[in-house]
Amino acid sequence: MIYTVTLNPSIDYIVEVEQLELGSLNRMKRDLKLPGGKGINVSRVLEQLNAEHAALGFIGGFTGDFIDAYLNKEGIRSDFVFIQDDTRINVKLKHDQETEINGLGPVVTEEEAVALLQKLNQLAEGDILVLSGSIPPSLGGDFYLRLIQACQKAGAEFVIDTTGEALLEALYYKPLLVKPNHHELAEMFGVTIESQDDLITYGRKLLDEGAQHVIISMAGEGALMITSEAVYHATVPAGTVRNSVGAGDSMIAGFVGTLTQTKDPLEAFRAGVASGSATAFSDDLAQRKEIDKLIPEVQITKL
Ligand SMILES: Nc1ncnc2c1ncn2[C@@H]1O[C@H](COP(=O)(O)OP(=O)(O)OP(=O)(O)O)[C@@H](O)[C@H]1O
Ligand SMILES: O=P(O)(O)OC[C@@]1(O)O[C@H](CO)[C@@H](O)[C@@H]1O
Repeated sequence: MIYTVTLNPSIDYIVEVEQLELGSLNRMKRDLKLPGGKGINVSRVLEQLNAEHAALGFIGGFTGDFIDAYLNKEGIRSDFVFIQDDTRINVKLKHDQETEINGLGPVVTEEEAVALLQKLNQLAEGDILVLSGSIPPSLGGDFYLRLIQACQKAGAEFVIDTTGEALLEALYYKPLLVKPNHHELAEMFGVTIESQDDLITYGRKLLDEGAQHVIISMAGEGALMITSEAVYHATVPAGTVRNSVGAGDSMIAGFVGTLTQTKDPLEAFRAGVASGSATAFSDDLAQRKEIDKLIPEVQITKL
């Protein structure tokens, strides 16, 4: 069973404008409201892959109700802690580029935080906890560590998709997967990455510090997977990019969902790349049909 945790969900308010003029009235060409937050995106793609999963996290207010209803409608099992404050709204502005304005997130009280930790009592050996996205400031930066410790007590594995110190600290607990993109990897080590060799060098450091699988995604430029056995490069399928929001989350869903079903990291990597690309080529997140179509187009080479 896979459990996703979204500490800071959002309604993603996707706004398309013909042109953006700062300081003027701009009218929308199209808009769309979707449930968002990285773990929730992972759950929505896991549902497409028929993986057994449930979505955990904090939701609250009218925005939280929207997310809850949307996920219910998609048949996604969820077990959120309902909080007093409102879930945030993140604005995704599409003009000639994509501009994102993400909220800080609601206040989560200690009582609400403890309620989430208690929900981890349902974890069992063999389960996977996917920890994704930002932490609302009121929770404190070490909240992921509290969740990881609860996860380890239950004998479950975890995947973590966050940045900076929180990710580096989590390595000690041997995550099943970490998936920085190439920019995040450079930022994490405070370096400039100039070549594939540099990516492999810094990716290996994440492995040496505890990660079981490291995937470095590079948007349309391909992806690398580093394991204790080998380094693999994957090409990404060609297509028209419509939306890159959630591509990284879809990649995690494809990897974890397939790994639990096949136990084969290479097949999981291939499905991860196809799922990321299927989202990049869609207005919303990847659908099963598109993922299946793209899987054979991903070429993997052992380096
Ligand atoms: N332009 C693209 N063309 C094809 N596939 C893409 C493109 N952009 C993203 N993808 C797919 O999605 C995967 C993850 O993308 P990316 O490297 O942008 O992750 P990310 O930065 O974590 O994404 P996010 O935008 O969700 O934060 C890529 O490995 C690839 O499979
Ligand atoms: O502010 P965070 O938690 O870092 O990221 C949140 C977010 O940008 O990530 C998802 C895409 O990956 C979106 O659904 C959501 O709006």
